[in-house]
Amino acid sequence: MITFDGVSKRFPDGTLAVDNFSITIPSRTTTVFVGSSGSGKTTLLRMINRMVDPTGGAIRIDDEDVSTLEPVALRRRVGYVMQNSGLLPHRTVVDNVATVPLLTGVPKREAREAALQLMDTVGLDRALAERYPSQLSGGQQQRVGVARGLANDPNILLMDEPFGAVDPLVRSELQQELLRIQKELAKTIVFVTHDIDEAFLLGDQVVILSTGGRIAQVGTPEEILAHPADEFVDNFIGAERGRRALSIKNVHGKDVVVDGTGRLAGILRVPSGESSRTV
Ligand SMILES: Nc1ncnc2c1ncn2[C@@H]1O[C@H](COP(=O)(O)OP(=O)(O)OP(=O)(O)O)[C@@H](O)[C@H]1O
Repeated sequence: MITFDGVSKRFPDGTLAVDNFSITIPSRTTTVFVGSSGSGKTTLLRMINRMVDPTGGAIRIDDEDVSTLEPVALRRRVGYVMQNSGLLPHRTVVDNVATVPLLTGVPKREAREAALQLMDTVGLDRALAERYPSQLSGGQQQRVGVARGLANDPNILLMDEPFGAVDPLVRSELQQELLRIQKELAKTIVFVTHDIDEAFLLGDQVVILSTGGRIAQVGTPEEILAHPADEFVDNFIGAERGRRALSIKNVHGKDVVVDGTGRLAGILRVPSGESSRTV
């Protein structure tokens, strides 16, 4: 469990990036911070592993105040995946994945074998192990980034817009892959995005942020969609409303579900034993 307790961050130039932020992030689930540019998402994420230190309040990991932990040791314990994969260009894929275990003293052979297994986990062909990052596609690079984030088997995985720079098709593949991995590994994931669709797809808990890291609403995707807290949230999720609004259309005697643009979204199944359907 990660708790933010009245956390603030004022940068030396006076910018108040985060103002009195409090939240509990439950273990073994995915929490997504979503908000527009400059709402403080990255700052919040980086305060968890002390890449940034707060100027007020406290962050605790399982009741341990992170300010009492040594930053380098903490960062080796917490996986971090960033937008542009952050891979070392002069190291091969397998060496990139094995970087942190090697730094923490895992013998080379063992670290490389574990890295190859992690390549399997994230759906990367082992044949790519000896390539350099520049010889991979953007989607493959991001998979390497995820494998590297998982390399020390951390309980916590921080992900900062990890799929922001790839095309929509690959992005969708990576999202599905993350859902699969999370089902298997059940890490405490804190994921940052500005894309509300991505937030609703991946988040067990979604935190909608406005400027200064202010919480506009926190809840499950269902709670937020069903009961937007205010006009700000309504607008934030509303851009997609037309597409989200599903309706039933009868096609050749069969009920199908279409979205707000009229595109087929699925088939309506009436549970057996029910004579009428509720819409
Ligand atoms: N090192 C810094 N010094 C001064 N101000 C900063 C620094 N880092 C971030 N900020 C400011 O803090 C605010 C929050 O930035 P942050 O990067 O956390 O937002 P974000 O929601 O992640 O934005 P984006 O989606 O654009 O990455 C912004 O106004 C930003 O300009």
